[in-house]
Amino acid sequence: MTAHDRSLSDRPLFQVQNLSKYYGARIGCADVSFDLYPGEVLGIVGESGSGKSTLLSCLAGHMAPDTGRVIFDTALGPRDTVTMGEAERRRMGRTDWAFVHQNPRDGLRMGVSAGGNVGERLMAIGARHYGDIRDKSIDWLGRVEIAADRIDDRPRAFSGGMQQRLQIARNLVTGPRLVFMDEPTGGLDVSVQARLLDLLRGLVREMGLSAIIVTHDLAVVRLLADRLMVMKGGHVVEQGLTDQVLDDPQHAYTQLLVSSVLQV
Ligand SMILES: Nc1ncnc2c1ncn2[C@@H]1O[C@H](COP(=O)(O)OP(=O)(O)OP(=O)(O)O)[C@@H](O)[C@H]1O
Repeated sequence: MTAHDRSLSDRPLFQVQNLSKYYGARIGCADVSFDLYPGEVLGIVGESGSGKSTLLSCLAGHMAPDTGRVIFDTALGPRDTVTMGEAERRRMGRTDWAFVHQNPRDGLRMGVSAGGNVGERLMAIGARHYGDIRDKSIDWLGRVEIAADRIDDRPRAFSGGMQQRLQIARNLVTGPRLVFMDEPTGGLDVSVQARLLDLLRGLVREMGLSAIIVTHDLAVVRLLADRLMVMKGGHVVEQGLTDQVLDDPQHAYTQLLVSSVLQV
């Protein structure tokens, strides 16, 4: 679904209002506002130091913003995740939300088997039947193109691309409603990136996932994001539908970003 075919009855899954985070006098990100609707993918792009990681950390509840509201449409209705209790936020992090790190080592348990990495997420939300957990883990390994006979291998025996695919399986197996991704294809070879992007695009569409993806790679947002937010110096300088922003950038910085990529 895109912003175009959203029905009027839909309400935002995620609302961010006037969010700011400072490190002393230095701006991390300032006055960021946007709505994300069910099934929408938002890309956040900008040069190094523009505030993308700070913003993502505040959105995902890893860091407390100084000001602003981050409202998620929970099963009990919209709740401000900034002011909710730590226990409730953690529970949401295991159920409704998922976070895919740039470095798979930050999102996987390296000493636990591939099957264990996926299965323990199911156990964390109450699954108890060993056969079901194993079957579902094998199914998810297959969906991220990891052969079933690798189920007992530890992630350190996997290539970087396989580790990243395993991290994606671990995060999606519980059927989250919102996935945060921090440079999901960063640090991988170009050919591996392309394959991972294809896989991600398939999963996002098939599951109707809502996602917020931080990247400095415009190819990633072109392929995955319905909407795009461009950051510079901690501020959002432009946002809109991805194709519109990339094909007809209005802000001088976005024009530079797009033209510098085209020249490569
Ligand atoms: N822990 C910190 N302490 C002080 N300043 C910080 C800290 N983390 C980030 N900053 C500053 O906040 C601003 C935004 O940084 P941030 O890491 O969010 O940008 P980014 O767009 O994610 O960059 P990159 O693409 O390099 O990860 C920068 O000026 C940075 O120096």
